[in-house]
Amino acid sequence: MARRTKRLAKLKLSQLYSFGLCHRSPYDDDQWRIGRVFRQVYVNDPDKYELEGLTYPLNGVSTTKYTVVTFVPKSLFEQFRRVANFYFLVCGILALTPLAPYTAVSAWSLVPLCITVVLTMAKEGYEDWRRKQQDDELNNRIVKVHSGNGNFEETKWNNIMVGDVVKVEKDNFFPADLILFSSNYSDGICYVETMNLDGETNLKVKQALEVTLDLNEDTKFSNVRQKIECEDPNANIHSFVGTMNWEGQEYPLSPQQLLPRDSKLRNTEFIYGAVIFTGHDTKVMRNATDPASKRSKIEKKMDKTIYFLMFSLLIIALLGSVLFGIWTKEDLKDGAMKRWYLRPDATTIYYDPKRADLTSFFHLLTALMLYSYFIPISLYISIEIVKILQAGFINNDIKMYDKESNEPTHARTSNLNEELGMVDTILSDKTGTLTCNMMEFIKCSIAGTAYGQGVSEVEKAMAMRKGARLDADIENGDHKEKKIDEGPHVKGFNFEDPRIMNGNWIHEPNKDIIRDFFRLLTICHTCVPQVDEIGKVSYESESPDEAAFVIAARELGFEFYSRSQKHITVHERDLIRNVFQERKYEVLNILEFTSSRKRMSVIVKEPEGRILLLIKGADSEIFKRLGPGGRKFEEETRQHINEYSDSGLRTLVLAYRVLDEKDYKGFAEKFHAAKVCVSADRCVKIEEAADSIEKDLHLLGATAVEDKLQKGVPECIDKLAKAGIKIWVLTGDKMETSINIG
Ligand SMILES: Nc1ncnc2c1ncn2[C@@H]1O[C@H](COP(=O)(O)OP(=O)(O)OP(=O)(O)O)[C@@H](O)[C@H]1O
Ligand SMILES: [Mg+2]
Repeated sequence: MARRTKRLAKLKLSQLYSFGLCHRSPYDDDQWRIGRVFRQVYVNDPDKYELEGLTYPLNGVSTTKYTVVTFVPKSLFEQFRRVANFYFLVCGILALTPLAPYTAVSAWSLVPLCITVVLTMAKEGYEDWRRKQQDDELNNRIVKVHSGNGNFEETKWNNIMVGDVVKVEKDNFFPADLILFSSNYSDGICYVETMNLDGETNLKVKQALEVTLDLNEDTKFSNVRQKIECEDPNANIHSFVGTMNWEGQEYPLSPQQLLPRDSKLRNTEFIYGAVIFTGHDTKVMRNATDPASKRSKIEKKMDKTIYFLMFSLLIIALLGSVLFGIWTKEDLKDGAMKRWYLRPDATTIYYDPKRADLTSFFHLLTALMLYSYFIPISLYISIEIVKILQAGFINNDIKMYDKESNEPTHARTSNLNEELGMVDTILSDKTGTLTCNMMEFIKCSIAGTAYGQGVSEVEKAMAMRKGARLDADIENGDHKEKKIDEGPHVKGFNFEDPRIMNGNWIHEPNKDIIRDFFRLLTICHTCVPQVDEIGKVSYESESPDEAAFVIAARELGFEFYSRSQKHITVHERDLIRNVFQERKYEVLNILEFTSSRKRMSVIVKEPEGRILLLIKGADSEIFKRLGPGGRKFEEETRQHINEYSDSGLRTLVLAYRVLDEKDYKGFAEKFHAAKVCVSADRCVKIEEAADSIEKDLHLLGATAVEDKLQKGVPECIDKLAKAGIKIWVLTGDKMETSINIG
């Protein structure tokens, strides 16, 4: 504990002077360090850092624009970047000199400017103070940290250091980027909500390495000394490369073990983890951009107007001064003052009757001041007040109040109100934003036969449009819709086909392929089952599509029951004896899904001893990998996929391959070597290894899943379209599917 305190004190001192001057840690250039193993973390071994000369930043974060020291100069600078403010400052200063055309009220010309500047600075300061409070709230949160000899003590987030072992409890946020060691589940999984990072609401499953699984308070963390090597801090939340040295062996670390700061522990009592990135090094902070001063179009336009006014003012003043100069010269030549009203008196100090040019110059300065009301300083104040009032109106608009969630609109920054009226294009995510992200298994094509009699929303809409002129038809349609919805309904499953339901599939001609199809759905995924007291299974899944698949398989008699690091257990209905039979598959490898791979596969050993590669993915990826003997149903399947995408359904193609011992051995070696490789081309090597085995596939069929549009989306888009607003939607779906949903 004493050592810890010493290190903490040192770190704090070393960072004190950089406080407020540099928010980012010294590694600025993220790009070249991604994937490079550079950082060394000594878990539970604070002495090592000093020996190796490593310093990492503290965990406290600051997101403020200003600090106490920089507030006045920095915000003054911001203020006087506004042209008008600067102009009035110059005029105000000149007005204090004897050049001023007016005397008694000279000082007053600075008053409006001061009011504007002080008010705006106060607003800035207040907003920054709010940010500071948020930071403080975060930095002072409490977490349990290992303090030597197996005890955990409560500490503020602020005081956490790289290499600390922390214990995070249910529904709490992770204080820094952690490597998961163990959790209350025996297989070391935990569920994480990454809402604050990527806005996704579905839980992600993280899994500890097998070697660290049984670390807990009883086995005394004090005996644990490990070295973790990993990539340098970077902003990429989806990637992580590292290795852990455990009792002399190297184990690869992946994003599966990374618990990022600001995500939340869910459905899990507690986890233990080691801190690898702190404070501004964490992924989430690396992603944060500095709070920018936003300027609306109106403000920019106002600046232009003011430039124009200034220009006119200058012309007018110049004209006057030049004429004044010429006339003065004439007067001087004549020697007699023709224009008696221009004659100097005691108050005009700078009137030099002998130098017309000088006189004319001073006249110019005076004129500039005299005409300065040409530029309305009140313009900014009026606009500021108008905006604040507008924000009030927006917040109180009953039409923008949602009764269900009891949420009114909230104008978070009044600076940008008028921009709302100038939107001409909306960029939107599709899944989960426009659609419900509730996938329902509705159809499938197995061995060239299409199953599933359900009607998708898109099909209904098309039918409605065709018969739109007959009002009666629409009413009928509505009736039918209601009737379908009334039946007993399993969430995620909207499949109806007597040919394969209730065990009838056994009478189908291609029953073996149907069985393999559903077996694939129960095995090839990354869902995690949760069994409650009465033995009912529910699933947690990162991908809602996969949840729909395992639910569908369960409804059809293939129940995915449990998962450990090495095994997947399935309960299959034995149709002859009508009992559930357990099948245990040994999981040899998982070749993960990524958006660029557009597919995922698992390699398992069946109870009978065969080694299978099971794969599912986008049609574009799977069809081209089919072997010559595996293309039997290709024609029909393609046809069905086209029909499904025309109905706006999300499709995936399923296939498998039987591997012989030798093939698999060769692959396994290559794959392991790629995985523990710590250089930047690790991903490339993994990709190559995967590519080498995912070929010569046998086609099984395809699935079709429906993701309904959220309530009100069509109406909303319709209104936006009528207002002439273009809408761009981002999706990874098949083109036809997206077009038809569109
Ligand atoms: N779990 C999965 N297993 C195998 N392949 C998948 C899986 N999920 C998606 N795919 C395939 O990969 C492609 C890309 O999917 P991805 O999830 O990256 O898209 P996305 O950008 O998330 O789009 P959306 O938001 O609509 O899901 C999909 O078209 C699909 O064919
Ligand atoms: Mg997706």
